[in-house]
Amino acid sequence: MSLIPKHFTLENLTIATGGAERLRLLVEDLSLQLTRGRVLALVGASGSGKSLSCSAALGALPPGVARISGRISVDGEVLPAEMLRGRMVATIMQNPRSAFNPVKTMREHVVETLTALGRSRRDDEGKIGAALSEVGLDEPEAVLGLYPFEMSGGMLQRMMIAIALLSEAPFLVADEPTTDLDVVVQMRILALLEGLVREHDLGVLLVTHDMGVVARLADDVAVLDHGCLVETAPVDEVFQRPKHPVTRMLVGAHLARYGMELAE
Ligand SMILES: Nc1ncnc2c1ncn2[C@@H]1O[C@H](COP(=O)(O)OP(=O)(O)OP(=O)(O)O)[C@@H](O)[C@H]1O
Repeated sequence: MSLIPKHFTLENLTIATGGAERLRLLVEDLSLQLTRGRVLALVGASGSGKSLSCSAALGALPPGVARISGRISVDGEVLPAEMLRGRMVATIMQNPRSAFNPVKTMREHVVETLTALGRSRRDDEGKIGAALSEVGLDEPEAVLGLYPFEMSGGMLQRMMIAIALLSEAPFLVADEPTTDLDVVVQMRILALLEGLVREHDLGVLLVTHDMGVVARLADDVAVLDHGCLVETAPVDEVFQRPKHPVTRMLVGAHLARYGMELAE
């Protein structure tokens, strides 16, 4: 693998549940590539397999679900699951409140993450303050002493992003990162993510239901339907010439909100 990884690739990934007797394919033959500095939005109806694809990219599928084929590689080198989460791919999730342990301070969460990555807090002390400032959490020392219940949803999402930055992973999986936030905070978090992608040259897999978020952040779009990839295209093309019925439905519903129609 090159010193500065460029591409993170899922190839022919099939995820199933139910064991040999009652096998049910949940994601079928999915291939996606993340590129540093670009945002790939993964969209599709509820239950189409977006979150499972993210979990697979993080090497952490839920119990009862297994990857039955496919490979995950960085610049062509296949990586074991334990090399993915945190080291190669950081994550921010939908509900920031449920992502934090209610009886631990922010500092304890940071230390836990750094320890899991085999890093020493002493070496990283300066980086911790810098990461918090970078995500707009001023007075890092005070914030690090807070418990989750003392923070707003927006602050917790910023904290989750700061922890993702601290991991120094080149790729980021963001599963509905703004869904649980109010509209003003959503806009601020989107602006923050946009800046961080540029600043840190992150390759991002962004799961969202919101085509407004796609229009704002994504460079490319992948559309899932019942676990299958049905369309991949640059974002402009998806909005101007959506091909698959699911893509047309998603774009059409978005345009209808703004009183516009899909071109035939
Ligand atoms: N742990 C699990 N065991 C069995 N089936 C599961 C499990 N997790 C998810 N599934 C099934 O896999 C399919 C894809 O689920 P997934 O959560 O990836 O969809 P999604 O596109 O992220 O949906 P949403 O937009 O609602 O979050 C669904 O049919 C779901 O019921």
